[in-house]
Amino acid sequence: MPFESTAFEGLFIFTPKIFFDDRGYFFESYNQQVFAEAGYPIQFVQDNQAFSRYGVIRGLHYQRPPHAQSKLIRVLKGKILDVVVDLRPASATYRQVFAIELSEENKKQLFIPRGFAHGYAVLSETAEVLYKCDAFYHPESEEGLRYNDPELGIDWQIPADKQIVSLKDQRLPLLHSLPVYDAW
Ligand SMILES: Cc1cn([C@H]2C[C@H](O)[C@@H](COP(=O)(O)OP(=O)(O)O[C@H]3O[C@H](C)C(=O)[C@H](O)[C@H]3O)O2)c(=O)[nH]c1=O
Repeated sequence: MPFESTAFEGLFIFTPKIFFDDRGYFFESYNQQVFAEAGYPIQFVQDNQAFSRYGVIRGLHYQRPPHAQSKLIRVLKGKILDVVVDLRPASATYRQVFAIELSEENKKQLFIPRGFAHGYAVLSETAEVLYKCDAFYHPESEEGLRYNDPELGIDWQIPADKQIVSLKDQRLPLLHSLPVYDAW
C-alpha cells in the first residue's frame, strides 16, 4: 500500500505505484492531491538535491521553530540509511531513533514531520538524494545533533574508518545538551 505509518506520530513511508512497460517505467514521485486525500495536506516550498559518495554521513540536522521543516526524502540513485530522531517532548517516541533504507531500487520515500533531526549515511558507491521541504532554508535557525552520540547508539552501517563527516557535523552538540522546544 502506498502509505505506511510508523510507531512515530506523523512519520510515514510512501511507496509510489510504478508503471512498467517494455520501455522502462514511470511513476508519480509526488502528488499533492494523493497525499491530501490520504490525510496529509502538505504544502512543500523547496526541493533539495545532494550527491554524496560511499561513507558520507550528513546530519543530524533540523531548523528550530518557527522555521522547522517537514521533509519528504527519496533516493534517485544509490542507497542510503535514512535516520531521524524524535525531538518532540510530548511525543511517545521522544528522543527515539527511526532508521530505514531508501534506495533507487525500493523507491521508498520517508515523510519526516517537523520536530525531527534528520540525517543519512550513503551505503552505495554514490547516492543522489532528493527531498522536499515545507519551509524555506533559514540558516540562522539551523541546529543539529551529533551523529555518533553514544546516548543514541545509531548504527550507520559504515565502518568508523570509512565515515566521511563534515567538521561542522563532527562538532554538533550531544542530545543531553540540546535545547528543548515544546512547540514545533
Ligand atoms: C540545507 C541547505 C544548504 N544550503 C547550502 C549551505 C551550504 O553552503 C551548502 C551545504 O549545506 P550543508 O552542509 O548544510 O548540507 P547538508 O549537510 O547536506 O545539510 C542537510 O543535511 C540533512 C540531511 C538535512 O536534512 C538538511 O536538509 C540539511 O541540513 O548548501 C542551501 O543553500 N540551502 C539549503 O536548504
